[in-house]
Amino acid sequence: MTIKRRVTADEHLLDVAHREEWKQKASWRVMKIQAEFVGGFETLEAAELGDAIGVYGSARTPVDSEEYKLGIELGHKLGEAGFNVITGGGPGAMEAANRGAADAGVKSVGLGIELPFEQGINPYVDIQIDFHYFFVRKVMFLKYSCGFCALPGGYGTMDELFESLTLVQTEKVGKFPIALIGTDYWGGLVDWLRKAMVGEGKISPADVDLLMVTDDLDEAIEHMKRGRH
Ligand SMILES: C/C(=C\CNc1ncnc2c1ncn2[C@@H]1O[C@H](COP(=O)(O)O)[C@@H](O)[C@H]1O)CO
Repeated sequence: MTIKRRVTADEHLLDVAHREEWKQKASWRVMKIQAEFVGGFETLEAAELGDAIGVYGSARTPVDSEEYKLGIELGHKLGEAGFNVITGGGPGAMEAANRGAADAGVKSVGLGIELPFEQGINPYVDIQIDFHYFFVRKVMFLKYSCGFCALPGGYGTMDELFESLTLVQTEKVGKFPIALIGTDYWGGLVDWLRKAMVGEGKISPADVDLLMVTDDLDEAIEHMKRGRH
């Protein structure tokens, strides 16, 4: 089966190949971006999410893996603690966390993103928004969550993690707990942050303390409670 590749809205905006076309349609696309913000805010305000936790993690986590089970457990425990759960709505770790949240009977939100190849939202999402622009979607993640948990992931997860860390470090968001779940997976990164970034004066030791690294989901949940409004 051939999967058809589509040109995404992000590509139209960012890729140099579309520069000429952008010049001609700039104002129209700005309206589209504006509309995406409005649609996101309206849907998420109407959802009355209260205290919600954003869960990041790999789109590639296999359904039959221990990591997927951990994601379900995390979503479930967050739900039991009274948190609604927001993910990217995709497969893998996102699906696992949505599944756990849905099992626990809390709101299970999926902030989907248009990608070059059809992905579809996972079946455990009950509040769904589909975004064309990554940056609009990131605003929604931050605005409607009061903390983040990151399961092992790739570039997408790193992007979300470091965006959040930068916003906390620069005090754009106040109390905002961030937990990295999985010491084996995340330990090397945190060691590197201390050695290279702190060691060479690029960040302060307190900046590393913005991250909790743990294998204990209950500890991660307790940490998330510090973000409660
Ligand atoms: C690339 C593949 C599936 C992509 N589907 C996604 N759907 C929704 N959100 C996604 C998707 N891919 C990435 N994201 C976001 O980034 C994080 C995961 O990225 P990673 O590189 O896999 O760590 C995740 O938290 C989402 O918000 C099939 O391989």
